[in-house]
Amino acid sequence: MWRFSSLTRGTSCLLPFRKAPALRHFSVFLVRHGPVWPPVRASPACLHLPRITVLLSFCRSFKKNAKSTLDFPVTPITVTDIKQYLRSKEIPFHDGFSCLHAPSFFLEHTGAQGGSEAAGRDGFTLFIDKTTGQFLCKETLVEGSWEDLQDCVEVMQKEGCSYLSPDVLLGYPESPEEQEVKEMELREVQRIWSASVSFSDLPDEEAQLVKTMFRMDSISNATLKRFGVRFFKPTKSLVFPWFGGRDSGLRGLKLLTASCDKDGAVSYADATLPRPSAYHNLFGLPLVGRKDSEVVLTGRETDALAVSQATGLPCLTLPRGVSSLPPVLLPYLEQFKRVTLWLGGDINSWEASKIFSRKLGLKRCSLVRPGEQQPCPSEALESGRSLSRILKASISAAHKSIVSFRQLRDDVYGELANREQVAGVKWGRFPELNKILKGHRKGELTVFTGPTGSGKTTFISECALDLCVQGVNTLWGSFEINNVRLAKIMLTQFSMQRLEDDLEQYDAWADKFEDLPLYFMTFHGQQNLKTVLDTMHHAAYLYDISHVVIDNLQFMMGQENQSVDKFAIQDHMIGAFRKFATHSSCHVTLIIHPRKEEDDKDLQTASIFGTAKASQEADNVLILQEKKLVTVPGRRSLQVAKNRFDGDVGVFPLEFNKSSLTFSAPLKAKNKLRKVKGDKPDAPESEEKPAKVEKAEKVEKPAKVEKVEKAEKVEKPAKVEKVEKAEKPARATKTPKAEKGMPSRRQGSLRPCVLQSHVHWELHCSVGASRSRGANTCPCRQMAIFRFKPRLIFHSTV
Ligand SMILES: Nc1ncnc2c1ncn2[C@@H]1O[C@H](COP(=O)(O)OP(=O)(O)OP(=O)(O)O)[C@@H](O)[C@H]1O
Repeated sequence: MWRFSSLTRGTSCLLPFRKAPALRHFSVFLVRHGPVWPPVRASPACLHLPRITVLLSFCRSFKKNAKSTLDFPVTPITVTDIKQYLRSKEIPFHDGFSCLHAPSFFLEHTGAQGGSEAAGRDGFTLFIDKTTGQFLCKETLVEGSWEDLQDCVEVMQKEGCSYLSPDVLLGYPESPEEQEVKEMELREVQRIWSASVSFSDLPDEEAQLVKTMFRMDSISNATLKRFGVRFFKPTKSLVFPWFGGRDSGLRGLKLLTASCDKDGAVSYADATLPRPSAYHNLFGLPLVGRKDSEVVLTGRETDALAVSQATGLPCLTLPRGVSSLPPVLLPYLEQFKRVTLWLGGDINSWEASKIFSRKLGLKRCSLVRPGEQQPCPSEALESGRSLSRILKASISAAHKSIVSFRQLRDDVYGELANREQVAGVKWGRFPELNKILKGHRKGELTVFTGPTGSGKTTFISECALDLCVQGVNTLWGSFEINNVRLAKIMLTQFSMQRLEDDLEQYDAWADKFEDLPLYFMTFHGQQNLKTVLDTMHHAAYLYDISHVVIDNLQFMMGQENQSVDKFAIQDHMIGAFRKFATHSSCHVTLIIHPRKEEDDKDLQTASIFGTAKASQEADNVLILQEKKLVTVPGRRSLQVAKNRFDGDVGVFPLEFNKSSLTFSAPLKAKNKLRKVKGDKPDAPESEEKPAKVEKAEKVEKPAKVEKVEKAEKVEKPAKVEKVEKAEKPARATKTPKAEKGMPSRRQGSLRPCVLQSHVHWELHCSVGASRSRGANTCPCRQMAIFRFKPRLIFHSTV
């Protein structure tokens, strides 16, 4: 498959982390995310065509422009624009579910300018995404942006031809370094694949053992063979292949590895080659027939095996499970009139299936609601349930404007039965925040304020990073500081160390950071609300963003608006972000400066700049309190002043670590959590009384604040120093080197395990020994580390 790497209009306002750093790293980005292999270059035959050279030079100059316009907002394309353009060029098309279908002008017999009606509906092989204009020719696998498509049409018209060679568009030329990385990855894919064995070649006993390990005892060898699943002995991993491209060759792999923790609990982790952002495999696609009109979408490959074996229905697995449905896959799903989403057996899968069904077209989608009787497909198969019956009971995704409780009762039950999941994603670095807010939930609006220069950006950056590491797809709108500075802060917080002191470590940390689902809007300073919202919508569509951070509202509004009714403008903006959060099932964190307050007074909800709209619309109000001290930096604490989810509010101290720029609370501080209004921190939820929000507002009365102030008075400079000495550095301040039992630096550099779910560290030593135990054992002594190539390390239980 060939990919044209210029950016689409909407995405020109978005920047993944990969593009932020220096050119050297930008080039690495292109290798990993640009044209996917096998590289398709302009064939010599194509270059001999004199007419085509016009397009080649045009495209090159266009790309140059695209790069330089990266920072400028552009109007997003709409489906009406696309249709109008196609009509104006007399290109026939018809409406699909998420794409427009048109005849491909990369195929000689169905040129856009002629005879496509004769080709009939099935002859329309060019798919144009209705939201982005991105196109794919399913026959030739040429794909590109809406601008590329217009370029092609313009050139065809100019040159009077009705057909273009599939090789006509060129991507960026690759540097030798890029080619080398790509070839190395491909070699690695081939090496692992050829060293893997099919299940029918494994001794029966071993095959059964492996199946048990991956909880797929009921999956037959025949099913595994049909899907091409193999077993890779050195890491005890299941290998799921990705076949595709014009030659249907092997393009990548996903490895699923099982490991046991100290308590014997089995956990699973997967790794892909190429890395996840370039891994666009709809697992099971080669088995789908052209005439199939029904499909089941699953979140895991083993689930696809279960559904296919039990029902015989075509079944596909989304490459990134419940975390996102990349629009680049949508053309491959256009042929299905009915799509059943059975992404797993928990609330997260349910939420994701509702979001994905909007992209796929609500009318054709039905969803399997998770529940005791409807676990994920592989579990359903193992427990002897009828998968066909579960699929039959799936419910339509189409929205109903008026519902009765009867339609809601299962949803209500789901919320009650899955309290922890409904509470949202828990912070790893801020347990106090979990205690008060319970978690980070989609669809909410958080307003965050704090005195000027108190560390709002620094704190929110760590908070958002914490979630992002756990798979929360995050979009940053930093209107105050530029993206390079912001990325630097986040990378420092991610690595928990001063990287400027150890630049050798930069690439290792940057490689891991690159894999986070983190994107930046390229805006800086004042920005038009519509442009920002368009970009947010676009990002939500492209990357399934579930957390947007706006830092900050005042900078986004700019000074120009200050002369008009600035409060009304701010209220309008807050209302728009609220609406976005609700409609897009996305959490929006809005940083708003406070009004000018007296230095010695704590901020309150009423201190947020503007009218009461901000605190009324917000689900959560967080205040970074700063106690101004003369001789040393003031102590910070975080106050949760509003919590619509369950009403709990409170305040806890923050300890700032200057070298890692982290605020993660020191261990002792955990005991210092104060629940305002006498809430017992550890009281069971059932004991908590309603109307907590009201309570929250009450604490902001002067009398209460005074009380808090009294408590803070003990923090005289001398004492603060003492406390700081007594409180051992929190987890946040520990670098890998500080871990007990770590091998020495001489043995190699240490990094957190590549598979996020592991708590172990990986040892990164110089050259690729095939396997070495002992010295290369994780400090926890649980894992042996096997090394395959400089960047990729697999773990396996000893
Ligand atoms: N608790 C702290 N103690 C000392 N320095 C801090 C603390 N928190 C942040 N800083 C430092 O203060 C500087 C300003 O921090 P930051 O930009 O996060 O503040 P801010 O509240 O977002 O500022 P602004 O009001 O301008 O938006 C940074 O250099 C940061 O490293």
